[in-house]
Amino acid sequence: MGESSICQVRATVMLYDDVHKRWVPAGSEAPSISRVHIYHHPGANSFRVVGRTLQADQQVVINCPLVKGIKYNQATPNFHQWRDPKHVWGLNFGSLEDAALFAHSMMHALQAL
Ligand SMILES: CC(=O)N[C@@H](Cc1ccccc1Cl)C(=O)N1CCC[C@]12C=C[C@@H]1CC[C@@H](C(=O)N3CC[C@@H]4C=C[C@H]5CC[C@H](C(=O)O)N5C(=O)[C@H]43)N1C2=O
Repeated sequence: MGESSICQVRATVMLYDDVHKRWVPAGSEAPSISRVHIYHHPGANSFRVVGRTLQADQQVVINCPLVKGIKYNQATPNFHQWRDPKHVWGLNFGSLEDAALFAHSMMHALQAL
């Protein structure tokens, strides 16, 4: 039994550049919409956020394990963010519905950990 997707949304994945104090698109230079999943591994009861660009190259732009205690901040209705040990991640959702769906699944995952 591997991992299964508990949600998939469209979002531009951003990273905060602490040096220049600005958000930059994760992966390539140009901001691009990605398909972002939350995957659940039932055996390990682990979750991770994985995003790939929609273009042909399917570049992985985020692969972030979720750990207990992460604070998920819904900064605006369609820009949510969280910290991991090395990065501050931001998701600029393609729609408010996607934002709400992702937040719901994220909160479920964080409660299940
Ligand atoms: C204490 C802390 O880390 N606080 C974090 C937010 C947060 C709170 C709680 C849990 C996790 C997180 Cl990441 C925080 O405030 N951060 C993380 C790095 C950048 C930022 C620190 C300062 C700035 C002030 C404005 C805000 C921010 O960056 N925002 C607010 C929402 C807005 C939405 C979209 C992005 C995209 C482009 C635009 C911009 O940067 O011009 N922008 C922003 O300006 C975003 N900021 C932040 O989100």
